[in-house]
Amino acid sequence: MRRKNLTPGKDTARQPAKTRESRLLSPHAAALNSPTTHAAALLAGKQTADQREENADLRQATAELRQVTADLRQATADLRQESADRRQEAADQSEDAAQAKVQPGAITEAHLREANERLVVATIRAHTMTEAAENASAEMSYMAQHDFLTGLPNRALLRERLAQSIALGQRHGKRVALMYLDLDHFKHINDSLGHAVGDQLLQSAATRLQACLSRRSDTVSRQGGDEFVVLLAEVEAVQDAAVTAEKLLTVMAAPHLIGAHRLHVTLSIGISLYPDDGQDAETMIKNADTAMYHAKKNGRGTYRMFTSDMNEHAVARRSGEESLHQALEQHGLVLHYQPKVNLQTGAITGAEALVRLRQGDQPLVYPSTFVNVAENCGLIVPLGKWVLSEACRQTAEWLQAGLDIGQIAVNVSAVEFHGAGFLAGVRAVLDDTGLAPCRLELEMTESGLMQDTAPTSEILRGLKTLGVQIAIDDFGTGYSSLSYLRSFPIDTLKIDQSFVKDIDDGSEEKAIVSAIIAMGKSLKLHVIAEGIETPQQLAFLQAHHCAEGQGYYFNRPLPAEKFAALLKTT
Ligand SMILES: Nc1nc2c(ncn2[C@@H]2O[C@H](COP(=O)(O)OP(=O)(O)OP(=O)(O)O)[C@@H](O)[C@H]2O)c(=O)[nH]1
Repeated sequence: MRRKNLTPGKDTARQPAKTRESRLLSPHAAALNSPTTHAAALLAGKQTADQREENADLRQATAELRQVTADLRQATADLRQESADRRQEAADQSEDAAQAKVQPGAITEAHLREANERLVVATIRAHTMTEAAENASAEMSYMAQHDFLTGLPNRALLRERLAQSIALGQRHGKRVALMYLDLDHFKHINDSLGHAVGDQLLQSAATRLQACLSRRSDTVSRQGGDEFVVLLAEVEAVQDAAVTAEKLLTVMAAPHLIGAHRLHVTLSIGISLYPDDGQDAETMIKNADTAMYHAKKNGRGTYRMFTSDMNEHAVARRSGEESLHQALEQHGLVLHYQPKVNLQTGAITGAEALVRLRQGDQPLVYPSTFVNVAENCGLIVPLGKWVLSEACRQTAEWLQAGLDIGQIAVNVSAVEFHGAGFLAGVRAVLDDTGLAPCRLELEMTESGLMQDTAPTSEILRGLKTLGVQIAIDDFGTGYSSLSYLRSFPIDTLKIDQSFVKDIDDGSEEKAIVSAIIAMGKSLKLHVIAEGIETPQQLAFLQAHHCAEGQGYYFNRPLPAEKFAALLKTT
């Protein structure tokens, strides 16, 4: 905490007169050209509005702000010193003049007047400098506690006010509510319209949040990025926080008019209460963040009150994230290969690479346990890259050793597929490993492909130009839309194992499976059945001329050496 101020709320005493939050927040332009940011630009000599627009990297901005603060501190100290020196200098001169006066003939009245005038001028200058130093100091402490983009209180000030609210709540037996807010899919706005528009949207969001709160004791702060925290310092009942959350969701949902754009954005909100969910600022912030994560998981555009079982999930999630980090850094990942088989001849036609996580002597961990974690903590891209390059490297090695594996299939998540540089990454892996592109098949789910269909088409076409094959995984469980089958350059349909599993006893599943096989045939697509476990399932698929299959009936996924041994014997 940087300042001691025991009055929570939007008190004006702690802010320089020209730079109050309300003035910073009104129109967007005001935030961009606010006196505070202007003063910062003048004082720093470099933080101009243009630069800020270009520089959306919060860490960079924070570093610059720290530098400005340090410079201002130095300038203030220098000014104070200079002011003291001048006062001393003037006083010395005045004393010299007085002494000269007592030596007869050494001084005239003119000398005395001149010395006095110089003393007055020096005193005025000293006052001016002191005032400038005080203004700079007030400006500096305001900047240390406020967000440069929106003018809202920043993380430090929020923590200070929260701690004060908790102390007051404790004294008066009152509740305090903390709401952690995160804009949904804000990254898309930045990516599609640029950071300048993203910045204006953040300002617009800040203005609306601020306008929603009527009590002086409430605080809206920006934590950084697209995250805001609302502090309700005087909450009578738990329901009050829920009502405010509903209000914030509604207010945010109206279109934001940014330049020529009408932007729609929703919020995910997590709420924690004092004393119910935390006794200190740290715990309340952590728990509100955890509840916000659950709001995201529950479809976004909604709020969740913190519950203690969320913590168990959070602990499990954090430990999952840690294991995954470690596995990526310390070679803790391994690939297993499940053979794909020609259902008429029984010959191996390829394999699907499936990732496993090794944790000491423990049994291997399956992707169903950690892929979600990887997606949520941003590790899915490095994880996917590792799987792709290891599968290609191993396949190239087998081919060089004379083992004809056929094609290697690798799963690709929607996050990876739509991430920057996916196509270039695939090309680089093929170049590095020397694997012929026609040996690689990328498997994507329908839902992954259906996000942003225009860019999807472009990436798929790029992959086809490279010579890579494309398969739709879990076919039948998603959109199963005929139009995308026609418009996307797809090679293979993989019938989801849930249909194959129920072939034995469900007539509906039989109908679905045979329909997919027939449709695949007429669209000239390759069809593979997943999850074959029984001779009856195999017989049904053979009878309907399904070309290929995979499943425990043939083989479980095998470690590389066992798969190589299997290839040698067939
Ligand atoms: N324009 C702008 N963008 C920022 C600023 N600070 C951070 N960001 C971006 O804000 C985005 C935050 O994205 P996330 O919250 O991780 O993801 P999201 O797209 O909102 O998705 P969900 O939170 O999962 O709904 C990132 O792309 C950051 O680069 C800023 O000051 N200005």
